[in-house]
Amino acid sequence: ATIRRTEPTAGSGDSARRFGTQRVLVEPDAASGVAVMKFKNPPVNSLSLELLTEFIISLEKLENDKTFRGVILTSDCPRVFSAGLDLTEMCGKNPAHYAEYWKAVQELWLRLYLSNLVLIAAINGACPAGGCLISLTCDYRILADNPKYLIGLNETLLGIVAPFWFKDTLVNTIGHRASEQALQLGLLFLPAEALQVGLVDQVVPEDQVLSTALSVMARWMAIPDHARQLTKNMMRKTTVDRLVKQRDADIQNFVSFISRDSIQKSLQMYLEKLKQKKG
Ligand SMILES: CCCCCCCCCCCCC/C=C/C(=O)SCCNC(=O)CCNC(=O)[C@H](O)C(C)(C)COP(=O)(O)OP(=O)(O)OC[C@H]1O[C@@H](n2cnc3c(N)ncnc32)[C@H](O)[C@@H]1OP(=O)(O)O
Repeated sequence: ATIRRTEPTAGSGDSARRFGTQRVLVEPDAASGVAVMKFKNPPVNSLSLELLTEFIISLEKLENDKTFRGVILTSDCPRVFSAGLDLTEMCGKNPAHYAEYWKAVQELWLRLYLSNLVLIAAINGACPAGGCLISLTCDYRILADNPKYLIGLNETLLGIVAPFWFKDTLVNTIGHRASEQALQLGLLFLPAEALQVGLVDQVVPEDQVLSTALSVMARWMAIPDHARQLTKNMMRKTTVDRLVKQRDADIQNFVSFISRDSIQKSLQMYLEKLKQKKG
């Protein structure tokens, strides 16, 4: 994917010069050092290999540009933050594809979880499974107060299992017992429940999600970068190292698990159910 620059919005000068790729829009504000990164992979921002790749490229570009210290992750698609991993990437394909796909999923999580940037999730839509994982890698989560916007790691509802590093990320956020129950039951939390269990940090009216994210960002960016980054690293490195030490084994584990006939059947059935839902 190539990074494309789009024309700055009228009267906005350089700081609003947007760039990005087909599926990831980046609205940088150099004056504040904050960029808003919007997923644009309609209809549901499913995390396809292309979106993952573009996401990693755009994140790396922002991390390498010292103008930016904070990034707000949000959705350009209505009603959905991200539907999680793209199910079509995990069924009906071949082991080589599964391995390539999973490597990209690992890569995105590794880069987000240890990012030196302040990352804030402005969750303006449904946030299941892989979408929830992305929000969990952030330093702070704001969820729109809409009962349709459920959030959680619901993998067991599909007959699959969240890998250990998904689990670790959830445990680091809401604790062991709450994670144990949420993962086994594949819980999707309503906004008020997500707030109560600590899955999100704030629940605000839908039209205040981005403005709230911008004001929270200002608070986090008031902390000296180096001290904050060292602290974040201290908190998260053990979790990250667990995957780094066994990335290839994790890929092989994924490929053999996802290739099982029973798992393929579960995923196909789940996809069918999603499509029937519309009928
Ligand atoms: C311990 C030992 C073993 C360990 C082994 C570990 C190995 C690893 C195991 C496997 C990996 C686990 C990690 C997986 C993580 C995931 O993210 S799996 C994906 C889970 N996602 C979901 O369950 C969400 C499914 N989608 C929805 O619930 C809804 O779509 C929505 C997000 C709430 C939006 O609803 P709505 O606006 O009504 O849109 P829909 O009509 O439902 O969908 C529109 C079209 O999009 C398609 N679609 C939806 N979600 C996905 C998706 N995730 N991937 C691909 N496509 C998706 C949907 O089918 C519709 O398609 P069309 O009908 O063609 O329009």
